[in-house]
Amino acid sequence: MVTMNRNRVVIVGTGQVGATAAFGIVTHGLCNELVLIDHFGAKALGEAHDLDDGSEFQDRHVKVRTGDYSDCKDADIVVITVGRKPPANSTRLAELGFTVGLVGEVVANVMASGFNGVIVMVSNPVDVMAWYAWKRSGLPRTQVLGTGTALDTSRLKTIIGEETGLDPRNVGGFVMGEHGDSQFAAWSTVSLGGKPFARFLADNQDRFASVSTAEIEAKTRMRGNEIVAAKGGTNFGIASTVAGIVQTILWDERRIVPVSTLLDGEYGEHDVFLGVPTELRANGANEIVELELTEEEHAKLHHSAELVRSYCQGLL
Ligand SMILES: NC(=O)C1=CN([C@@H]2O[C@H](COP(=O)(O)OP(=O)(O)OC[C@H]3O[C@@H](n4cnc5c(N)ncnc54)[C@H](O)[C@@H]3O)[C@@H](O)[C@H]2O)C=CC1
Ligand SMILES: CC(=O)C(=O)O
Repeated sequence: MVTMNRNRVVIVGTGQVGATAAFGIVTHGLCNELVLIDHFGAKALGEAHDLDDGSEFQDRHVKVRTGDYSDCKDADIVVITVGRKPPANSTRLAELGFTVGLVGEVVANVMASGFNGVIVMVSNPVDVMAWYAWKRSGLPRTQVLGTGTALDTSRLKTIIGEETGLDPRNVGGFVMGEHGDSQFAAWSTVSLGGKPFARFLADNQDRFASVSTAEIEAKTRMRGNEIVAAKGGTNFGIASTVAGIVQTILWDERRIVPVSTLLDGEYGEHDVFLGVPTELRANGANEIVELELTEEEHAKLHHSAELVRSYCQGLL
């Protein structure tokens, strides 16, 4: 049964992303116990000790320890971040060959424990991997989700903040589709201070004449690649995203987040996981919000769906 114990979160893969996500969970005091698993046991142990060593200065003590797959049995959430640091000048989809075997092995081990909580997939290509984990686990669709375009949506808001000088939290709306090159900013959904973004720019020409939606969208799409080129991977943005998703599920906050979830007729798509606004509850991904997209946006979502589906073919 899916629980609301806020008791245990397991992270599988304690590399750059997993360890930073663990830090986010610890600093926000999201659960009672955080268990770290990595096939390099010494790395997981080092991260666990290092994270726990700040206990004196945390608002709430989250006990961090290493474990094994038997710890997944009673876990509320398992976060999967196995893989490798993203190579420069590549795509997330190109990671499939490297990641799929690792994720298959991890999901099999997690399910063998008797796990019945929520899987949060982070490993790339995240939409394909979330679909694969859903198929391989046999869990209901609610209980398997990927981080989807939640990070891209946060990046879009951050970049709008940079371009306008306003707090990014004033921005509403979504990046949708694949967490990859076919993602798109659904501009018809984007607002600033409650005003449609295009209207906001038009009404404030004197201040924002140089702001271009095409440039903002391109920067959003390229942001991950730029960070990878600069520092060999991304970790803080995704870690905040993972902590936010874990929080809203564990605390049954019912926030609407563009996670990667199964489309089963929504937006006219079937049998594909994509980033779409989704209500998160204690049992995971619930209602998908079907937005009134423009025809062009619909076509972009369909393109993402076809692309992701094509990479899922033949995996099972
Ligand atoms: N969804 C998103 O928005 C994002 C996804 N990512 C993805 O996260 C993944 C991890 O990236 P990094 O942490 O930078 O890589 P990393 O190389 O630093 O860490 C990967 C970790 O996975 C572990 N691992 C590999 N196979 C394993 C297995 N079978 N069982 C247990 N542990 C295993 C490795 O020992 C290593 O500690 C990549 O696929 C990357 O593309 C990264 C950033 C954002
Ligand atoms: C690596 C990756 O997927 C990202 O930072 O968006």
